[in-house]
Amino acid sequence: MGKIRIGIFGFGKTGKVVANEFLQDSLFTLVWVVRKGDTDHQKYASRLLGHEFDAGEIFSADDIDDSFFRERPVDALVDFSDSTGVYLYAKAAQAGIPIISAISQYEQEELEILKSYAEFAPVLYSPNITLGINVLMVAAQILQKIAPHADIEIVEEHFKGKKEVSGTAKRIANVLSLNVEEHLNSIRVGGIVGRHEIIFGMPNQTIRLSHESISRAAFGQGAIFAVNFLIGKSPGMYTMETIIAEMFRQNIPVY
Ligand SMILES: NC(=O)C1=CN([C@@H]2O[C@H](COP(=O)(O)OP(=O)(O)OC[C@H]3O[C@@H](n4cnc5c(N)ncnc54)[C@H](OP(=O)(O)O)[C@@H]3O)[C@@H](O)[C@H]2O)C=CC1
Ligand SMILES: O=C(O)C1=N[C@H](C(=O)O)C[C@H](O)C1
Repeated sequence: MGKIRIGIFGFGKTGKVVANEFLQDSLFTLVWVVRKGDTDHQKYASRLLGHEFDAGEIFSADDIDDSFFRERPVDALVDFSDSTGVYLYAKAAQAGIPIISAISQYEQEELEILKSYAEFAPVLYSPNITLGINVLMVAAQILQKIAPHADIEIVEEHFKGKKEVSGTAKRIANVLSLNVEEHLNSIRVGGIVGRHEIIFGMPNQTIRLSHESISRAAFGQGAIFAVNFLIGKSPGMYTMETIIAEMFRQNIPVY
């Protein structure tokens, strides 16, 4: 079998590290990368990341036209751009190409567009694609059943420049049926890549579940897991936490 061909949207702080994870994995070939502007236009992501081969030709959002995806076929598209990236790959989705969106925050209209692609292609949307955080979400749901009366607070910590509230923390609140306004605490300091903690407070004891992404490579490894899962699946919406929960139910190790 040939290598799995990948296209990536976004070549910023995270997209670059994610691209590098795909470049280092012999099962994949990085075909192209799309970014918003024309920085490094038609250079190779591989060369920019220090490899001595050509892979991942860089395009700008302006290069996306009706024929882009037909002329540069991929087996999966991975989005680490921003929420507006979703408007650019309708043609890819309509052709049935699996879509992995890692965008942490969508407006409702953008989310509806992403969901509409699920009619044609398998679409996985995960505001935190690390394996660890999705394991933590399963553990938190089990813990909530064990201690239904515990006070629960979610703490999310990220680098100073991150403007929006963590999409992961919102997703955690959602799976635990907690009100986001009341139970979510955000900290922005220095260069923290991403840390999430769920605190279960009881009268005489506290249980804390925490996960920290030490390197953005964790997002690349999660994206690789997601691509491997999604290829060959039927059209529809998928999430990392339901995949991991199902593996847990079937006693399949995640790592
Ligand atoms: N789900 C997860 O696990 C994770 C999600 N994220 C999310 O990924 C996204 C990117 O994060 P980060 O790398 O830190 O952000 P950056 O701002 O560092 O990079 C954003 C990249 O996206 C490109 N871009 C922006 N708009 C578009 C567009 N419309 N079409 C194509 N490319 C576009 C930019 O292009 P240019 O280079 O030309 O400016 C840039 O390369 C955020 O939503 C972030 O929250 C991040 C980490 C983990
Ligand atoms: O913007 C980021 O970088 C991250 N965003 C995510 C979020 O908003 O939850 C996930 C991750 O921790 C990194």
